[in-house]
Amino acid sequence: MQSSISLSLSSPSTICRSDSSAAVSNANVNLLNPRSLRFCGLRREAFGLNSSLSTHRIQSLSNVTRRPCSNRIVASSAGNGAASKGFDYDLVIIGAGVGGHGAALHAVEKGLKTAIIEGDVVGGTCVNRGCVPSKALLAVSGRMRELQNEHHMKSFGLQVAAAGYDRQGVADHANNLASKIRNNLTNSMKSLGVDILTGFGTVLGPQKVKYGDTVITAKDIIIATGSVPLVPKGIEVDGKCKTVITSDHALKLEFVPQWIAIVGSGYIGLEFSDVYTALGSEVTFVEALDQLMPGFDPEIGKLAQRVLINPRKIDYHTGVFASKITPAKDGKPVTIELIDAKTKELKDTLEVDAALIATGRAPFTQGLGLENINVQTQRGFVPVDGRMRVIDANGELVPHLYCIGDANGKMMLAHAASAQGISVVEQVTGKDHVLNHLSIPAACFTHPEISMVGLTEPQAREKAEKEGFEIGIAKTSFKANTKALAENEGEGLAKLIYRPDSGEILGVHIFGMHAADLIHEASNAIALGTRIQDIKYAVHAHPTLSEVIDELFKAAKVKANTSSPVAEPVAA
Ligand SMILES: Cc1cc2nc3c(=O)[nH]c(=O)nc-3n(C[C@H](O)[C@H](O)[C@H](O)COP(=O)(O)OP(=O)(O)OC[C@H]3O[C@@H](n4cnc5c(N)ncnc54)[C@H](O)[C@@H]3O)c2cc1C
Ligand SMILES: NC(=O)c1ccc[n+]([C@@H]2O[C@H](COP(=O)([O-])OP(=O)(O)OC[C@H]3O[C@@H](n4cnc5c(N)ncnc54)[C@H](O)[C@@H]3O)[C@@H](O)[C@H]2O)c1
Repeated sequence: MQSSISLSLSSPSTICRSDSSAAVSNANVNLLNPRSLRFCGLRREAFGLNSSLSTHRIQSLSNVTRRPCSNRIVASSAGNGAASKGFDYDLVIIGAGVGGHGAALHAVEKGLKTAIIEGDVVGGTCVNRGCVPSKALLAVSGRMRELQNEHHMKSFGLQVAAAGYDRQGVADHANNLASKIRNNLTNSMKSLGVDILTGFGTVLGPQKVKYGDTVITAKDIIIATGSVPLVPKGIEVDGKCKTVITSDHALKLEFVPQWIAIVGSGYIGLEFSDVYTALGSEVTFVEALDQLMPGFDPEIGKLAQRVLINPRKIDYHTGVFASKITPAKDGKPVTIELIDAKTKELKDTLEVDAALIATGRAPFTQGLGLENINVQTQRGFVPVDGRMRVIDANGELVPHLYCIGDANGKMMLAHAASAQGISVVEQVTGKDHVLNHLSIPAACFTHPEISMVGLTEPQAREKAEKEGFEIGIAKTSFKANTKALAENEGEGLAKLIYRPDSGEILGVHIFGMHAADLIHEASNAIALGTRIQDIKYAVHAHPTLSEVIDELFKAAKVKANTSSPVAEPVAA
């Protein structure tokens, strides 16, 4: 039996995908979705894609369909038990991204007969066009940055000759990692007996799904169809010509522009600015809000700007929208019209070599058949309650239907998608479970990293005012940490926002070396309801970066009675 491992990067489906993205240059969000062309059966009409495809391209896409692609169970060798009476499966998941994968694995562990439907390649955005390849590029940029920093090297007594890089070698590293992780994901599902069904999934009615021409029934259904890059109106993407691109194109690192404008200074913009500047590009940020990195805690954002933006070859325009972007053509550069975010007056026109559009993500929910169950999306997102149960147009819960991950828009992070999937499986197997989204950490993998969990200071102040409590703030610097100083990485700050009356942790924000790894002590504490007066007695190894967090908890001034958290040692 052929497995979906065969859908490797060199498979025709991938060729189809990159071709298609070039074919939709005048598109809005719906039309921009290159996936619609990648799905077996070429259901592009379902997404309004038609005339922009050249005959040649349609022919080459048609070739792709020679690969049998629907009504086919790709990986069912192990089998995962019998389904509930009257159903083909206990659980069917539409979309094999990280959300679907997390749900599938947990479902099998719970003894559910499970199938997952995937219309493209296993792994979805995170593995193929997101977290995984971007972190591979960032691993390279981190090393380049270090090797290029003569002062840093000298401070260790090291001498290094001029650092350089081979663009294709860097691109291959990202590609190979995505391939490897995709195979791991596929194998993990196969070995547990999850049926991987290849085709485009549509909800036909309650407990009924279609993929390709096959209809299957399931006791419960999870929608996990993810998201695609959101390209605002007026911006023309020419991915193939490589001058106006999204992260989908940028991750392939087919070129390194001398000067690139990055529209949007959120996660994607910031991470790519780290990559591009390390590889020699100059970057201009265009940000609609009044400050860069508007999503972060303002104090952390300020420090991040001092370290990640100001000393690098980066300039920026804030408070402006990129209202029109025209790709480079006939020797003319990419032009970007900037309008004032408030007055909408034209403020400036930039001319650059390339532009990366990093203005957010749009849910991918077209063609799902939601109208068959009276569900209306909200800006494309599937409405759900706190338990990821889908809500219909009348505000009623749709029985046995859930939506997780980017498609519901609650928190567009890989681990959040997976955690939501696990939470749903807990519910369908009889255990009520509500995921606390305020305990889910997030990280931006720049050098150094930024991480956070819970509320920012302004959010905490707003909540405190509404609910009538005080907040406390504690901070520790990486400058006093032995391990950070040994690494010559003293630039960093950890900040704790808490309730002095109860010792509750409201938020933790870290900027500094390995911040992404350090955040978990705080996120686990929030998830488990651990109070500062308890966690501050936990012992940390010396010398480690974790001591920054230890100091942070110790610096908090909790009024609540200090409990004695450590159990009496048990005699050996
Ligand atoms: C550049 C970039 C970097 C990122 N880095 C990080 C990071 O470091 N950490 C992090 O936590 N998050 C990161 N993210 C976000 C993360 O990738 C997403 O939050 C995550 O992939 C969402 O998972 P999902 O399962 O909801 O959807 P997806 O991963 O998008 O998967 C959805 C799957 O469903 C399939 N599908 C869609 N419709 C159908 C249908 N009708 N029938 C069958 N199959 C269908 C798709 O082909 C796809 O495989 C990054 C995103 C980007 C773009
Ligand atoms: N490390 C990570 O966890 C990671 C990395 C990358 C992406 N992601 C996820 O992917 C999602 C998308 O990331 P993103 O960076 O594209 O979105 P984002 O929402 O983080 O940032 C988008 C930025 O673009 C700005 N903007 C929007 N339209 C604009 C316009 N026309 N002109 C100028 N500025 C404009 C917004 O003000 C905002 O600051 C995020 O939700 C994030 O969770 C996560």
